[in-house]
Amino acid sequence: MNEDGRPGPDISGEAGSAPAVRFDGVGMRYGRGAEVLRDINFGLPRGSFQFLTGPSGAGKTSLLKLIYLAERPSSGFVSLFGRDTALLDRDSLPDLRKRIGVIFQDFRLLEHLTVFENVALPLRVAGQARKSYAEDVQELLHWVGLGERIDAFPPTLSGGEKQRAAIARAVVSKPDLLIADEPTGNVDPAMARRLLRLFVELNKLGTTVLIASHDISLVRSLDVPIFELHDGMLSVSGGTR
Ligand SMILES: Nc1ncnc2c1ncn2[C@@H]1O[C@H](COP(=O)(O)OP(=O)(O)OP(=O)(O)O)[C@@H](O)[C@H]1O
Repeated sequence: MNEDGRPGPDISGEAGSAPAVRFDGVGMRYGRGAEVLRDINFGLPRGSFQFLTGPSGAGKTSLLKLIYLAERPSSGFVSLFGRDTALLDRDSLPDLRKRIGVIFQDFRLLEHLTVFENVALPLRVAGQARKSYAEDVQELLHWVGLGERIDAFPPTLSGGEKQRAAIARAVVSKPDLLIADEPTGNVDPAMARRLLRLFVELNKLGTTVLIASHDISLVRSLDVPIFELHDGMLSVSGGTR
């Protein structure tokens, strides 16, 4: 810790060895409500893979929101890639966000874009030309079982199809960090295993992965750390990888 209580030593800029995510004494509340997260401390080493579990209302989505910068802690410090998020200026936020792939519980697909266009959006926004990614996007869509739905619009998709499109969009740019909120909640067990393989493959390429899930058989299917939330408090178990 520094004199002002901020975590040291990697807060000032990108540091190669700093964890992808670090929470130091993090508390969070919505408005003036009670704390939904209390004194959370953990680090996600770069290239690591872990699950986040816990009963409904325990605070999983809230914790993920702090990582993808949709919320701010009410106490403590959240660092991403060695940078204290409270000290980030507005100009550096978009670049940081681009490094994080997020699979939202409610998908957040753009309804006026086709499945292909939704999934390709992060690449388009990054300035890539369509011909450089069209084949990869189609291959990914086939992989997640959406090969027949490439030109469909989200309102015509089933819940599971929307979820798979959201997953494809989150992984397409091979982000440094992948945050997934119940990514297999709407698919059958065989597809859940297939999607988990996709996350494992991405992790092998260097992406740090954190998956929130209620699905105990999924969570226990890999020998990786399991972060468990209960009433806003975190404990960690398992994992030798
Ligand atoms: N926008 C919000 N405003 C006020 N309270 C909220 C808000 N979002 C969540 N909460 C509260 O924060 C607590 C944690 O909710 P959170 O969604 O993080 O839990 P969760 O573990 O993700 O639950 P689930 O598994 O049901 O998705 C709950 O008591 C919830 O009611």
